[in-house]
Amino acid sequence: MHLVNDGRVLDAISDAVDEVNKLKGKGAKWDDKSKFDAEKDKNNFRQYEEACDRVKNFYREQHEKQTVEFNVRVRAEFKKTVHARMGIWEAMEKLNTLVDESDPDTELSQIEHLLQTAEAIRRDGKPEWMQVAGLVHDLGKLLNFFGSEGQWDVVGDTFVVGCKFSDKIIYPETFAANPDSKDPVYSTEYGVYTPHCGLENVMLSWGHDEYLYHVLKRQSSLPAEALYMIRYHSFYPWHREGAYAHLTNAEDERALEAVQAFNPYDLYSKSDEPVSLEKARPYYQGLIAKYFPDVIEW
Ligand SMILES: O[C@H]1[C@H](O)[C@@H](O)[C@H](O)[C@@H](O)[C@H]1O
Ligand SMILES: [Fe+2]
Ligand SMILES: [Fe+2]
Repeated sequence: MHLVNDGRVLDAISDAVDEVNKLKGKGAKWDDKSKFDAEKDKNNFRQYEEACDRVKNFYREQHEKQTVEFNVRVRAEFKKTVHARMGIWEAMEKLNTLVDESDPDTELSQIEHLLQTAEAIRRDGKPEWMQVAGLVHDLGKLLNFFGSEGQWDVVGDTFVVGCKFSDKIIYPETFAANPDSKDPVYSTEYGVYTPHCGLENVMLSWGHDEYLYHVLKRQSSLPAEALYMIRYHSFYPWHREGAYAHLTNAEDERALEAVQAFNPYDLYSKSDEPVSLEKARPYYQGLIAKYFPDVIEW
């Protein structure tokens, strides 16, 4: 018998386990505390002081170039152009070659990172829409193939532009080279914003989060929580460091809860075993069909 080597058999077993857990009421709610989180040594991640030059150079360039002027220009361009038409799985495969220069914690390709994230969420018994959020959350890195100027306008942590750069952002000293840090308006605490105007009315630095959020808001049936997870997952100065409390409002509390529930899977799954693409494929294609049209306009 060679049944265990057959991907379909393994899938059938894992589906059956999912089913049994559901019947036993073991499915975890999305905001239940993550079991996964507790098992990881967090000191092994996001150690930017010890990071290699690749990461430091990346942030030096990003922090210099993410200006208000750039952000206004790039958003206008992306509003008016369709860059490609393809389904979710094809988009994942396209990301296969991209290695993220900003990331001190993984050298794996992006498709592997997406699968590790989704599998960690699935193992914790979280709902399907959250597994899907994990599966797609970094697909915005396709920007890399859609005329980005480098990786500085695609990956990395995000922050607010149009007001003072927060000192809670990693490598805060590198903003000295950004012209906005000398602008009489953009360099003030509130800049162009009003107190507690809400993140909805704030411009975050342009990159994969913001881009994918706009694409999927129109072209998916994902719930609001999943869209928050996608839009703000790189906004570490806010969701981890507590910056920007003077700009957020009550609605953002809901978003914060969602993003914080998602973050451990995104970050700490980077030390998990790589997932086999072919083994995972049938299960995730089933989920993709539930939440997305066959073809998405990118
Ligand atoms: O280097 C990483 C990577 O680019 C992630 O995709 C992003 O979400 C993180 O915020 C960043 O630290
Ligand atoms: Fe990301
Ligand atoms: Fe990620």
